[in-house]
Amino acid sequence: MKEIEVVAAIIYFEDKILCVQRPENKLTYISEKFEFPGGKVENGESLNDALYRELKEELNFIPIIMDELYLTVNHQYPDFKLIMHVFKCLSDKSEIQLNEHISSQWLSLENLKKLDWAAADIPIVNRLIEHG
Ligand SMILES: Nc1nc2c([nH]c(=O)n2[C@@H]2O[C@H](COP(=O)(O)OP(=O)(O)OP(=O)(O)O)[C@@H](O)[C@H]2O)c(=O)[nH]1
Repeated sequence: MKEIEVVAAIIYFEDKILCVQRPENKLTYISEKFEFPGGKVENGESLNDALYRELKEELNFIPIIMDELYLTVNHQYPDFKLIMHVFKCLSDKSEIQLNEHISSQWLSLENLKKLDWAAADIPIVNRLIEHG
């Protein structure tokens, strides 16, 4: 089974977190789901470099602070295994540019569950709600 390694960012602006919606995809289980911005780690790239690159590509965004690793999620999707490293980071503004996603929302912790998240993101959302 194919395995992909991904990095993603929980971006805070004040007490809100950026949630972004994927475009339509032939894989229905990820199609139009909400996720945290990020993407695949390329060969030879560090996790940090991959995340900076992906945030710039997807949102034209440069974090003012990038935290240590928050969580690594292992999730088995029907067609591939996902290993996703998640980092918290801080923004000093709420304006972002959506280069790949179809919508975005800044939500406080208590509202995160209202979105239709990709299955791999559920443990991240739960941990955020329980422990911040
Ligand atoms: N970035 C990101 N990807 C996630 C999350 N949750 C989740 O299941 N994924 C999955 O991880 C994979 C990330 O790949 P991607 O397509 O975003 O990566 P990429 O930007 O490098 O894309 P590319 O292959 O078009 O260059 C997708 O299958 C996506 O559905 C998440 O919270 N953030």
